[in-house]
Amino acid sequence: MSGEGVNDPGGARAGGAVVLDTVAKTFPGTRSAPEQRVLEDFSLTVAHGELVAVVGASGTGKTTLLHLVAGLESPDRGSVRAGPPAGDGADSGAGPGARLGVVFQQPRLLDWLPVRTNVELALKAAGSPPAHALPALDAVGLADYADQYPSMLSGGQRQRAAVARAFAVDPDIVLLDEPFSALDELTGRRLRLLLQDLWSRASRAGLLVTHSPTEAVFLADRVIVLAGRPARIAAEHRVDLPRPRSPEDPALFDLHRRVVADLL
Ligand SMILES: Nc1ncnc2c1ncn2[C@@H]1O[C@H](COP(=O)(O)OP(=O)(O)OP(=O)(O)O)[C@@H](O)[C@H]1O
Repeated sequence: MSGEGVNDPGGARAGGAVVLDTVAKTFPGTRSAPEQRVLEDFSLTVAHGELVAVVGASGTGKTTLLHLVAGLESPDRGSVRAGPPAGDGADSGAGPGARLGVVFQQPRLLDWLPVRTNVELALKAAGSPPAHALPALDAVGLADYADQYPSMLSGGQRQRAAVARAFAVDPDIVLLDEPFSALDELTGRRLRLLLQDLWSRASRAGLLVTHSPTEAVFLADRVIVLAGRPARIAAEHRVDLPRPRSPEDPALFDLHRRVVADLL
């Protein structure tokens, strides 16, 4: 499915795991940079159990969107709600009701602590048992590396550890900001397959910011294309393919072509 003007205030009011309702966000100008009117009257709903990929040209506001949901930025107007299925959400960003797992482009591990301790810290912060660290590392193939320091791991292994840290807390909402873009193509492909496997184990909501249309169509249930300033949803594609998906599925190539056409 593809269409214009699919910002959806009606859907936002109807509820969801992540609901941005008529959000405005402007970064004030400085002496060296003009004001950035990134979002205006922007609405988006991510349903429970849905993974939405956000693609778009550099600077359109994809990361800003993620930061608003994470509560790292506040909207100037409108509301951002992120909550667990029971609906115990917060008004701005992910509140105490929502368990959040975040994977950034860089693993952001604490280099002076073993991998296991890195995961344990995230668990403690979420009020979850630290004993969940080892199973989480096992799920990403790093059980044998639990007592190693991040500097002893490869880039792909470090990003696996970051994925383990995000999923260890059994998150209601997963936020992924270009999670595999710093990796070589084959390692990225392996991690996308791993993420698909982790995603299939429990029902969560997710937002994936990516520059890769391949990654977007492979992982997501819906791909939205952001464009313009302030950003609007210029197109939207539903990926109605059952999981597990194969990266070689010809249906993905067809969707990929359509997303690329929207980006050009
Ligand atoms: N903290 C900030 N202060 C000032 N301006 C900001 C801030 N964060 C983002 N911006 C500006 O807001 C706009 C959107 O930035 P954002 O990082 O959300 O875009 P993006 O789509 O994620 O870009 P990219 O694909 O390059 O990562 C950019 O013009 C950026 O310079």
